[in-house]
Amino acid sequence: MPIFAANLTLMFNEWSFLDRFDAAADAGFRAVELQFPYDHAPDAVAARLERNGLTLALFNMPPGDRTAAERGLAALPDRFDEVRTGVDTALRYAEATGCRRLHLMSGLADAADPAAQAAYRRAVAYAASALGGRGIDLLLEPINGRDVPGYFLNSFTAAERLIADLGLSNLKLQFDLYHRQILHGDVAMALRRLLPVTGHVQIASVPSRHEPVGEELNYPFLFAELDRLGYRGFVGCEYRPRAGTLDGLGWFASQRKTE
Ligand SMILES: O=C(O)[C@@H](O)C(=O)CO
Ligand SMILES: [Mg+2]
Repeated sequence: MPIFAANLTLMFNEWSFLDRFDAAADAGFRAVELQFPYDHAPDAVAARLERNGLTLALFNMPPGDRTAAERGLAALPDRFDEVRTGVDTALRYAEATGCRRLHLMSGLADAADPAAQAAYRRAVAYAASALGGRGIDLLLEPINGRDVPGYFLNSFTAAERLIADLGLSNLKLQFDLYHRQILHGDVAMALRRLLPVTGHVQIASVPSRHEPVGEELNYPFLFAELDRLGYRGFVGCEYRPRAGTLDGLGWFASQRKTE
């Protein structure tokens, strides 16, 4: 059975952010993931992880101006200095929490624009190099254009091609099955082909982005496929609970029975 990581940005919103760590541990999770920890000090996040015996599987590097709804800077040619400071900030949190996977978001740019492509390649190479020396993986996540219109990295093929082209051992794919299904479909075959370059997996139902139950994807089959493929990483539960978080954990309880 995969190691499920509760996404504390989307789940457990009935609790304050720091209390979500306790609530997730009480619900049986051994790992968590975050989108952005930056509203809290690194030591405060680390203390909740330690208190609850939780592993922090992943979080995103600073995405730019969140009040302006920026979704990353890597593909923005005039924002490289902020990419650099973002890497430094993220590394402080990674060192405090022991997190070994960081996601660099591309931002909104034309995927066909050569200047954006060059900026993205430069930022990815820089960030991967900065993380590599500390044993941390850099993850690239293709995101669908329905959720984030205009997002630069909107193709698994583009991500796969850059990862192969740069050939950096700590540069890996963040395989979000929700985005995969919306962007390309063919989820199981893509898992079989891309798992060797995958550093993290995320799940949600499609199209609702609720619990991984019903709708377009057969998650019991896909969890068994991850086991068959020998995937030993984390599976981030990046979904919005349909009702209460705890009420929606029946799928998690049934998976734990297979442990
Ligand atoms: O799928 C998503 O939206 C997240 O994994 C993310 O990092 C961008 O918010
Ligand atoms: Mg995701």
